[in-house]
Amino acid sequence: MSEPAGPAAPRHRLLVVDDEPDLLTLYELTLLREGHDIETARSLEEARERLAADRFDVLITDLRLPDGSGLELLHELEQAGDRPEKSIVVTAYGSAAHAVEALKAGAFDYLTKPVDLRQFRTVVASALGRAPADEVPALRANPAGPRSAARPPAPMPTGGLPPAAGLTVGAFERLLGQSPAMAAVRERIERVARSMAPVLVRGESGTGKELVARAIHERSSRGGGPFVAINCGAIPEALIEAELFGHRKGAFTGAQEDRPGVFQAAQGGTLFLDEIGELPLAMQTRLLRAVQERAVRPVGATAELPVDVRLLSATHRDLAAEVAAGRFRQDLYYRLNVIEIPLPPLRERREDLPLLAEAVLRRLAAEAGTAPARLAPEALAALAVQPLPGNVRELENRLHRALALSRGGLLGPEDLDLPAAPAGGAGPGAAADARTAALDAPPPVQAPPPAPPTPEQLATGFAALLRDPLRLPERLEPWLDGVERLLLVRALELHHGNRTAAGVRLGLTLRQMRYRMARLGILRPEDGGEPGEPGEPPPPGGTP
Ligand SMILES: Nc1ncnc2c1ncn2[C@@H]1O[C@H](COP(=O)(O)OP(=O)(O)OP(=O)(O)O)[C@@H](O)[C@H]1O
Repeated sequence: MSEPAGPAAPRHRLLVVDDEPDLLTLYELTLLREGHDIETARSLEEARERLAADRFDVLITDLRLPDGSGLELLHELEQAGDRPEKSIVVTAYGSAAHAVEALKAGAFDYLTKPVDLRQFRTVVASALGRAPADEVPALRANPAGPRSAARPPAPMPTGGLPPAAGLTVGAFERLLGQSPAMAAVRERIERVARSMAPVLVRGESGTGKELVARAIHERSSRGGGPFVAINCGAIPEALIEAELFGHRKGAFTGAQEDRPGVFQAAQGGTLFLDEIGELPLAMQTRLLRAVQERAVRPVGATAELPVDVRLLSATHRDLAAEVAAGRFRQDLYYRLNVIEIPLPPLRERREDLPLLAEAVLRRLAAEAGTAPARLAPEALAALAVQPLPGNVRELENRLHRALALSRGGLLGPEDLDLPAAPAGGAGPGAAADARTAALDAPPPVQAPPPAPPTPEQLATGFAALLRDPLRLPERLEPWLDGVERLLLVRALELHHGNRTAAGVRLGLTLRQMRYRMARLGILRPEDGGEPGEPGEPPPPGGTP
């Protein structure tokens, strides 16, 4: 939500440093019109004098000054340790290298000459945590969305311990672990949250990359804005452009109305591009352009829309190697990877296991409204020698499953379904094995269908299959049907039951959707037997 500028908005003090008098006047006038108090300086020396005499909210400095580099000011402010200024660097060279250098030196953001005044105002406003005075409301994705513009008060840091019950828990506080590796991650999050620098979070699946991205967002001055996450590996190639940049009505079959993409949805906030390494090369080019221009052009549109978005991305791949192999654009890599946060796998920080396990069991108990179960020391010891390739998510799934299969209370190693445990055969664990097998094989989907597997059951069963190289489903068909059903239902839910749109999303025609839904017995809520789709256009070419 935009904070209105004008008499009610607080006045901010800004220091602008540039040796070109005309530019200085232009910046000054622009900022005065925004209602700020401005001081100017034409050299490093003058800037140092102003900074010694006063404190500012924002320092805007040219990179090249007659007596040195504007970066020196950034370093000096950083070294002082207690300065409030956020720095914006203006570079005449437009090269990514200078911008990257500035961001690494702690700049909140950078601008390239010739400076676009609208962009200038947006960046300054963003550093001040407010919207420019005459922000066009339509450009903001959630003008009156559920999130408030004010950053919620940051909960007390917990040092990686679970926060006390009853507190609103942010992502930073949920990020548990007292290992040195996790302490380093937390320290980096705090540091990068202060700037606009793009961050690449690198780590294996389930190590907490998204949690880290959320923590950066929440701790940043954009924390009151939207956080939008998109998994670049999960979108069909044909739809990526529209997902990222939006589309205009009629831009392609199925585009029944204008739709914003994730860039617009993240306006004023943070866009998290998960699995960035999966983005096809052609899309990498478009993404690079959007990042450089800070503007996007929706599919089917003629004009570009400015966007004010901080980019965070994540990958489980070695992106440098992908660059070397020609699968990832080097220029985009440098743009996104200004700061990197590596997340170590759980097997390299096993000391975090007890804390994580306890927190997961407490959360699951709170969700179920029961007393938390405990992990027997032998169970913890057994877990600690596992490779845990799925990391924290695998731990969560194992504990979830163990709780479902055990009687609660104390969980032993036998409850954890660890690969070393003997599979099958009659014996003390046979009952649990039988229940495990039931989860692994989704029930048949043909009539008479008992309740189809829930997404959680499927996910748990699927995870178990992937985890254990010796395990196979008893019958392949029901498995595949179960997965297909899950994806169809998900697509239908995402598109409010509209089969055409869901089909487009899955690369299927309406006819194929109908066939598959009928085969799997999927009914939409409004299907009282005879499907009728409100708002669905007649299928192209007449009959489906
Ligand atoms: N350090 C941690 N403390 C507490 N919970 C964590 C931690 N790391 C991860 N988790 C939890 O593990 C699960 C997976 O985390 P997340 O989705 O952030 O991982 P990811 O690396 O983005 O996974 P993927 O690569 O598969 O998308 C989430 O439920 C998250 O809350």
